Amino acid sequence: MGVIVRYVSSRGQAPRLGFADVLLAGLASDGGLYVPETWPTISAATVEGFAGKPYADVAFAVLKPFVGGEISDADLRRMVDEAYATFRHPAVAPLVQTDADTYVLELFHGPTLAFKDVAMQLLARLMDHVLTERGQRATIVGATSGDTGGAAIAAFAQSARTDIFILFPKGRVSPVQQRQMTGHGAANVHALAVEGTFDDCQALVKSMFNDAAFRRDTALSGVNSINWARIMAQIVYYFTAAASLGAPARKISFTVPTGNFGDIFAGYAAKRMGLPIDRLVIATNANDILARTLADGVYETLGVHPTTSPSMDIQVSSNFERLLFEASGRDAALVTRLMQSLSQSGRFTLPDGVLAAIRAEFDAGRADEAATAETIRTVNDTRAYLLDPHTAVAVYVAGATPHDGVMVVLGTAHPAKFPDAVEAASGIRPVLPPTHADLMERPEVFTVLGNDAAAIKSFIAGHSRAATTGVAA
Ligand SMILES: Cc1ncc(COP(=O)(O)O)c(C=O)c1O
Ligand SMILES: N[C@@H](CCOP(=O)(O)O)C(=O)O
Repeated sequence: MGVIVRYVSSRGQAPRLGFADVLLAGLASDGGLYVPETWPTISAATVEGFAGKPYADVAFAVLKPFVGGEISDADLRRMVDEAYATFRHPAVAPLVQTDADTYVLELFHGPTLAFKDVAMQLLARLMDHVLTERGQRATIVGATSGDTGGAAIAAFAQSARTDIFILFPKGRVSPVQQRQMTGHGAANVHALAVEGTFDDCQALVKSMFNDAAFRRDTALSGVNSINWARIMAQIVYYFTAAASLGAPARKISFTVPTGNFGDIFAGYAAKRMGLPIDRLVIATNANDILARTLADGVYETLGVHPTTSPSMDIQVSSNFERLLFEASGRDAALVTRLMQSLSQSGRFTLPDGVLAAIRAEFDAGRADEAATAETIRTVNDTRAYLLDPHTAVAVYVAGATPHDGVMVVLGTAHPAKFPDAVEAASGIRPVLPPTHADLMERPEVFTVLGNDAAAIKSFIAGHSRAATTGVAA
């Protein structure tokens, strides 16, 4: 099965682990995030050969070096094939041209109409495979600002080995997003509406991982992009998009609607693997902590503003830690200091060298609510193409960022997930695909809990079968 790939934590104090352990661990035991010890590379000739290949073929080729030594080629191939057979579009992630040099990479043809399905459909299969081989169960937790939760529930509701608990900010997700989480009805699914923001939900999840006894007793595992396997699966579409637009011969940049920095970090990873990406452009909504950080080098949380792109209403952007690790030359001590400063004072200042290394690869921009709505309206008027508000943020920022060559904007959600905002901007109410026809009529099941770590842990411990029956099944 090849050489075993090892992963290291961005804080340098957790054990090096192989792929299967990293998959189940989620967060590293020192609070850091795992990245591969060395970046595997893919040659220019191989990238060229990806053009025109089925998505699953490229996925298998890109993912194999990350799971090497632990999952057989036949098993990986089967899981990849099954995961991408759940997508409604034969190309899985098709490109649509919206301007002379701009394309939208549509990542929303999966079961829950957002890019999260691309990784989550594979992640659930990988986890079930590893848990079955080990004869174990796991308790899955996740924090969501709207899309991760629905995608995780759809992917894990078929799982015989897991119970899944999704924390979402009460009243701050769209009605379609909420129904995708609360209308499922599977016995192993628990949707928890938390009185707080997404950042509160994410902090609660991290505190569960940092409680060693709780983590052990519940066999805790995570599905947010703190889990390396999420990022890994998202690397693939940078390769498919670039190859089909003429890479490596043609200059290609990507603009990514950004919240937790997972999706754009996957682009950075693709570049580290040899994909010749020119610029990576971070697009934020009014919650613009990353745009501010690139401008002045100060990462400072200022409180969350609700917007029409709610999935990006995030201040503490988890995966930025992975970038800090890379941009600092893997200085785990520095990353640990910066993260301590963030949790103590809500801010840190980037050393000059780290800021310069980030600016060498990334640009950043912000779209406010008016610019987002105007972009939805204009693109619909000129191209008869309806953008969802998250993608619209990125289309606006892409247009405002000078670049050479082709710009690919990641289209992260179907417009019908956010019908009110899209209708207000364009006058057109987008309709859900037939697969979702009865979504808004399904009975809702969810539990409301306060922003209280002890109460949430107690709920999870009381409802998880890994916790009540022991981890071995
Ligand atoms: C529709 C949509 N777009 C963009 C984002 C931001 O992606 P990331 O958190 O990976 O930066 C999210 C949430 O993650 C999302 O759900
Ligand atoms: N926007 C996300 C927030 C969680 O991001 P993740 O990629 O770390 O899971 C969401 O929709 O839930």
